[in-house]
Amino acid sequence: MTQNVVPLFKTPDDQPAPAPPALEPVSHLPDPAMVPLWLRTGRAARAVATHERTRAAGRGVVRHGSYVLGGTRIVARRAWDGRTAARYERMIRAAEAAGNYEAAAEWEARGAAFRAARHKRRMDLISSPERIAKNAAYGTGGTIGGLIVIGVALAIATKDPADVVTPLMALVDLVHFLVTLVTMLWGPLVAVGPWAALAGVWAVGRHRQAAPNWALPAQARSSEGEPITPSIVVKALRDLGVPALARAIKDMGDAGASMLGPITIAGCGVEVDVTLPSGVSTNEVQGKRRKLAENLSRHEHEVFITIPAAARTVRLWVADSGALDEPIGPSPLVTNDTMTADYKTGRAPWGQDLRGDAAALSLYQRHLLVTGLSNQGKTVALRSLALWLALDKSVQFLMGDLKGVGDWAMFDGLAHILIQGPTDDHVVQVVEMVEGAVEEMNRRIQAPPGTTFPPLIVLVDEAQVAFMCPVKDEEGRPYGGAKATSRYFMAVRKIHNQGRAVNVLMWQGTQDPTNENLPKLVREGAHTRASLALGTESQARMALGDKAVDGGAAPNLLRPGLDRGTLVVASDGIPIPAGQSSITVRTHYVDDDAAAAITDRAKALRDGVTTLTVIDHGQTRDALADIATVLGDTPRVLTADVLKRLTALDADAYGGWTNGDLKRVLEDAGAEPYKSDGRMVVGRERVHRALAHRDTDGSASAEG
Ligand SMILES: Nc1ncnc2c1ncn2[C@@H]1O[C@H](COP(=O)(O)OP(=O)(O)OP(=O)(O)O)[C@@H](O)[C@H]1O
Repeated sequence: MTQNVVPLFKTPDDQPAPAPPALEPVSHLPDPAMVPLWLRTGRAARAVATHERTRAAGRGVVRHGSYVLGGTRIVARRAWDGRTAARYERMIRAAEAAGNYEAAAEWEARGAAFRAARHKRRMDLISSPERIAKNAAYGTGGTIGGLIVIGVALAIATKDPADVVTPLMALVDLVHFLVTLVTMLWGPLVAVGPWAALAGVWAVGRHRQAAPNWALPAQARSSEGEPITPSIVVKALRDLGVPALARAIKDMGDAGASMLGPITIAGCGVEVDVTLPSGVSTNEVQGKRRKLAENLSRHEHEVFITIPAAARTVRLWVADSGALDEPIGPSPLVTNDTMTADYKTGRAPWGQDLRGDAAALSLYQRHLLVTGLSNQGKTVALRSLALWLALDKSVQFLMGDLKGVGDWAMFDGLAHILIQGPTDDHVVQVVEMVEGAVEEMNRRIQAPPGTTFPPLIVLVDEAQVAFMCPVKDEEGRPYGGAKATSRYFMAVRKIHNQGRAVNVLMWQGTQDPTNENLPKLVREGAHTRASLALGTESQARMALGDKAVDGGAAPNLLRPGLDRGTLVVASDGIPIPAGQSSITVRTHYVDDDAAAAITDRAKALRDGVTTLTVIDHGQTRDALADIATVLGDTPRVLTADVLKRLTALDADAYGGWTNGDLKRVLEDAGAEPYKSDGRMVVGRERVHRALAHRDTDGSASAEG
């Protein structure tokens, strides 16, 4: 306790002051004198040797030494190549290693021509000393004679005979001067010459970076984003880990680049075709995408390997580093507000392919499936297609959005049905909507041959919700699932099987596919399959099919979050380069506001559509009111069109209606159809008047 008391007064003089605590010697620090000299020297030497400055100096020495050695080797090789047939031999070996015997024969012929020309030059050389001596004698004699003639002329002019030899003496003086000059310069030339030669080979070595990679300067060592050159591609292929390929490239020596076609700029990257040596299969290279990308100093997603039509060839597309992370421009749907669409002949502007060319998709008679992980842009991608198609006013939409947060709300007033919501009730509604489309399809199939039908797009977004729905109807049939009794599954399958020819088309957007939430038969029923980023290759196979994935399609290699809006598309509705099974499309982003502006334009093209947001099956319908609904704002509508619209509104109630049924209801109400321009029409004015005045006993109702 007493140690904790702080005295507030001075220690009295008679008491001794407490002794300061004794300091213990620090014993854990070794006495420097105790460390042996050899250990201290070793440590110091290591510190000096591993110091960054020493290492940089060491690297510099090795680098510049290697430049000189490498440069000498390169210059010597060039000289050797220029004087001998080595180049031809090398090319022949390369062509043989690549299995290209035609090229080998061509190089052999060139080599033979080179040898023949060299032989001729050597034979000429044997007979040349005599010729040279003769020419020298003639030349010297001629020159002396000429100078004497000039001297004679000079002597006559000056009347001094000594001038005869004046020009000759001038020549002698010139020779003397030159000899003196060379004597003077010889010393410095001998001293400087070797250094100049050394500088020359150093410069060649430096230009070709002829030093080990670790000794190169930092910026040369980092190959991040370096441009793609033939030697880089060949080196990347050599180091791919395909033994037969590495062997063949080694056998080719410096001529490995003969495997490559020209490297061409393709969009935000470059493209090159590689003809593989015999014994190497294209899928061996395709299977090593990541390694190839890393060998080319790129990320995996920046390299695409496809198989073009030419045999034993792979096509590499290599993005400029980071270029795929740049956004693409806005959609023409947004920038061009006069754009219209044509379901049959047009193509929806969807985005850009990797080469930077516009990617547009034909939607004519194609069922569609867009898949991807959550939040990658599936709804936006699917919606862009619907937005474009809505600009063809003949197209009708039945829509079910089983997320229901308003992504499709702008289609209210444009789609004939729009169900939005995630609950089982919404699934039931969507299933009934799709079954209604099946009825319509059957009606169309039974129509007289040659009848044309307006396109009816049955669109279900977040379709996995429907497949996973556990609810059963009163007869015990499940709405979800993938059994023969499953209502959604069977309705979709029916449309897949028979809808195309009568323009009843199924479009589905689904998330994170599995066998349960996207059954195999449904996946395979779609003509156009597109996928955003996915988790695994097996999901990629579900989304796009085995054929596309075996041909190089790899949505599982897209980066979730970073590659939003980038789709891998397998379809015959989009131009795909020959030999490829899929194409990667970076889609334009059309946000909700832009989408609403486009649907406003699409609504302006139409007569005014009343969108149903619930489906009332089995209820008595008010036929006259329904007729008024389908007439919209149009003063006169052809009776045939009224029938079609009624069917779209409720296929159960009106699918079987004939012209007679329509006429009966209208006549009963006092709003009978009449002829306009020779064709039977229903007048909006008359129907509304009849509605206003009709009896209250429900005489205009039809059985549901
Ligand atoms: N083409 C695109 N380009 C860039 N970003 C996009 C693109 N499309 C969508 N995105 C971004 O991705 C987000 C999600 O888009 P979207 O709602 O279409 O995804 P989703 O896959 O349908 O999501 P969910 O999992 O909810 O079904 C958007 O809010 C937008 O930020």
